[in-house]
Amino acid sequence: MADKIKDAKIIFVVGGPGSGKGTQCEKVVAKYGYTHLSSGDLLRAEVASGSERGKTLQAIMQKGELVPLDTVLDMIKDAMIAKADVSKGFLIDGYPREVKQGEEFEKKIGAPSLLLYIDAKPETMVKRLVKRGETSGRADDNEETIKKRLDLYYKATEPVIAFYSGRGIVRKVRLESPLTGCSQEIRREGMFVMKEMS
Ligand SMILES: Nc1nc2c(ncn2[C@@H]2O[C@H](COP(=O)(O)OP(=O)(O)OP(=O)(O)O)[C@@H](O)[C@H]2O)c(=O)[nH]1
Ligand SMILES: Nc1ccn([C@@H]2O[C@H](COP(=O)(O)OP(=O)(O)O)[C@@H](O)[C@H]2O)c(=O)n1
Ligand SMILES: [Mg+2]
Repeated sequence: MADKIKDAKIIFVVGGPGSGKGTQCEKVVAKYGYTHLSSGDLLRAEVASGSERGKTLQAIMQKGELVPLDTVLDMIKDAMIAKADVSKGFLIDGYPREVKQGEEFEKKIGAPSLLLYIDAKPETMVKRLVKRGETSGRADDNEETIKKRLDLYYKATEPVIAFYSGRGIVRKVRLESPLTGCSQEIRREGMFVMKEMS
């Protein structure tokens, strides 16, 4: 089974909470036919299933902490295997959250060919998440948990970017502009992504 994804093309999508990872991934999917797997969405699906495991996960996510590495990795791997036959490649959104998660992914699945780093100012992220919280129903879109998620992002996830920068596979996308006003930078990144994905 795992053989099916041995040579899969993998792109990690990393950025702070509310930076726009999900939004950008949808655009890439629409344009290039990649499969988008959001680790947060996979976890929320487990919570929604009402399983015992889901209850444990919910408690951790509500506090803005990281769930155990093996749990997320197994979910991503299963989702990749399920889509292997119809995917040109995978956008893994919200993973790795810490360098160790990246190392384990590479041991169990494979190495990424690109890391898209969605950069946004903390005040932009907070503003978007507070607004999203009005309608998202997400237990972690409240001011207290947003702050914890941001702190953890700077402490644990930013080092991931430095780690992969050393390999020359990081591409930074800056997203302070409105969704409609596609900036020069995004267009440049888009072209790179197109090259990488063709
Ligand atoms: N103005 C503006 N809003 C955006 C942009 N990208 C995303 N948003 C909004 O910001 C919020 C967060 O976007 P998501 O794509 O859900 O961000 P994310 O990084 O996946 O967030 P998490 O799921 O919390 O990790 C949503 O309400 C989006 O509608 C953008 O480029 N400009
Ligand atoms: N690789 C991951 C991804 C998400 N999570 C958990 O899921 C929550 C939501 O993740 P997400 O990617 O949907 O949202 P953001 O925290 O990026 O806004 C995180 O705050 C973590 O509690 C995790 O523990 N490990
Ligand atoms: Mg998301």
